[in-house]
Amino acid sequence: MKFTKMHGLGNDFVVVYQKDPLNESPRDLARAVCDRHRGVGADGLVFILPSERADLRMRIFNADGTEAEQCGNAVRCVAKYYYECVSGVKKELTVETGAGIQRVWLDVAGNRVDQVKVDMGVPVLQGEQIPVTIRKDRVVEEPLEVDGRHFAFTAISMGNPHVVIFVDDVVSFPVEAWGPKIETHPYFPNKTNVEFITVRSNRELDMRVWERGAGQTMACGSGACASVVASVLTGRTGRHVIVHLWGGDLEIEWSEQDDHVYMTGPAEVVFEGKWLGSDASF
Ligand SMILES: N[C@H](CCC[C@H](N)C(=O)O)C(=O)O
Repeated sequence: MKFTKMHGLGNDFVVVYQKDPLNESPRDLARAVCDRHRGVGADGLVFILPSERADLRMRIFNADGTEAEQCGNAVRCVAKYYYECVSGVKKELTVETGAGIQRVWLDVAGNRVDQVKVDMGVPVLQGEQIPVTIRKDRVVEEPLEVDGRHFAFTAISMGNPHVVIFVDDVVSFPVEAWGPKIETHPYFPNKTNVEFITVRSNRELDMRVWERGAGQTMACGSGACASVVASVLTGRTGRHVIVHLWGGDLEIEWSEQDDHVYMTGPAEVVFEGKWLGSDASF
């Protein structure tokens, strides 16, 4: 199985392009490929597949083998791959994901894609199960008790689940200690991604993330989107924010006009390879 190793701000993926739909679950393959000691090493295994509804289809499997509805950093990577290695023509693409069809705009210099802008869709405020298009001036954060410690959180779905928690200092916050406890808390039946945020200004957030099915990653695109939505809903920032992640910066805008969240950031190719593992029946 040929693959291309890519990343978005250090959130890294093994990307596989194939012309046929998947005919079996790549759960075990994802675990093997993503293993950082016995495999290639990655946060996820991503397939670029044919689509009847968009230019291409993306399926993303976390390092633990679970499939996620969407992945912002991976969408930027697959769009870059598709332009540079498949199509080479269209600088605006549509990508079918488990969270719906996402529009993507490519910033191309020469024949290389630099920055990628993605329409990440309309956020949904969880807990109350209402679309945030029903105007809410301000949202009260919900309480969550975890091993005797109390957190205040805002739950936002970007197609995949996110819990956003504001803390005084993300640099020193013990993400590895509390991330997995919140990810698997019974309050979240499908588990959840967990974003820890410190507000730097009305236009800047600092973010660390514990991802569902992957652990602490260097960046989470859908998590950055959810964090900006939570920051707006709790009156902490405006709608156009630079999110400073461990691996770099993402530009996020939650549009007043259409309620969609737009994310702009880089995507990189690192190397190409061939997976020789026994379960490489793809
Ligand atoms: N772990 C996530 C999928 C990857 C999302 C993240 N890497 C991004 O860039 O959006 C989940 O299970 O929902």
